[in-house]
Amino acid sequence: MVVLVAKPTIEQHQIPLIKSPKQSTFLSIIPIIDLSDPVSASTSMVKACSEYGFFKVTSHGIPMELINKLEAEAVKFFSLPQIEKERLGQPNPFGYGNKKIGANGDFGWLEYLLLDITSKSKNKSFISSFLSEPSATSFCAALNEYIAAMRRLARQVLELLADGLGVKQRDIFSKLVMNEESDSVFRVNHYPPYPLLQGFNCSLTGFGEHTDPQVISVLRSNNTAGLQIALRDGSWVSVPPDQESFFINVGDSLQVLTNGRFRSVKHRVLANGMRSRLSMIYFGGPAPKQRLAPLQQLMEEGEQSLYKEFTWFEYKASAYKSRLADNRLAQFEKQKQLMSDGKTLINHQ
Ligand SMILES: C=C1C[C@]23C[C@@]1(O)CC[C@H]2[C@@]12CC[C@H](O)[C@@](C)(C(=O)O1)[C@H]2[C@@H]3C(=O)O
Ligand SMILES: O=C(O)CCC(=O)C(=O)O
Ligand SMILES: [Fe+2]
Repeated sequence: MVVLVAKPTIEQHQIPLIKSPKQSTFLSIIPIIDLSDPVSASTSMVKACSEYGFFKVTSHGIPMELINKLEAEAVKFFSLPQIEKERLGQPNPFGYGNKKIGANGDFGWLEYLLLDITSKSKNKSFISSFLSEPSATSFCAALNEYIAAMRRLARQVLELLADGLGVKQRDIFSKLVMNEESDSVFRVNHYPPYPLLQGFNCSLTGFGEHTDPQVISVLRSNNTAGLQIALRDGSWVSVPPDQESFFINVGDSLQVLTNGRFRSVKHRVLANGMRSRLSMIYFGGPAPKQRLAPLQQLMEEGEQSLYKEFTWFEYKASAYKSRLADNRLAQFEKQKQLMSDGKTLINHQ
């Protein structure tokens, strides 16, 4: 007897399926940095940023209550009827998005809120467009408190990184994201369950592979697995979820500032189908006019910059024209030139 099993039809959403990770990919090689011991933290962080561009921080001092408050507000928002959320329009890039990531043809099994956090009043008016009082005020309060905590954590991590690199000026990195004009973004991702996938040994792409363009990203998720990082050899490693800790990603800008010493980590999220995943990410970016170039203090004698000079404004403009998986830094690398067919790389060295 032939049993026909209907294949889940996700082609309609244009979301790629990926083979589910084996349990062995969960073997944890993810560096864990305990912030209660700053001396050892600074050294291990530098090592983690060089090897992986990724690590987990514990003993961060951020109360669970604050985290849970924002998570509860986000859950409430995502539980609104779809029609109400769709009424908010398409993200441009900020706003509410459903499956469509960016403007260049990327899709994932998620819905999200993407917020420009340079202005509190802009956020308040956006939030008030979908929540009435007192819910809007309560959402904004939780959001502002959480973002303030993320800024402090990003600052602490960036200062420890400067210490670890032996740079006297502790705020060399942190001042870029603490600057009043710093172009930082906040994102809440909700990956709904997709139970039809059960028994197929495959996962839906939640958020396709990419690097983050900014300086640093601080990520927190609920206890559902899904996040993976790529190692230097291209293999994927699953990050065991930990709702009490934060995960730090090195972004493209920090890779440039360190002349490639720190690695902007390629990562992705698989939606495992059974449990919903909620993540909240703070992306600390520089001011638009900030020049991005390797910091002199970090250059060894005779060391050449690997990158052409550009500002964050220029980088961001080009990044937002790219597809998620593109290597956005390639066109800013020195001695490499894209041929007109866009495929071949010539190295003049
Ligand atoms: C496909 C895209 C989405 C993205 C802008 C881009 O054109 C390429 C970078 C993407 C990314 C990845 C990290 C962050 O989630 C994000 C907000 C960012 O700054 O760069 C997203 C952008 C987005 O979702 O609009
Ligand atoms: O949702 C996550 O855990 C990560 C998502 C991500 O990488 C991003 O939003 O840039
Ligand atoms: Fe990311």
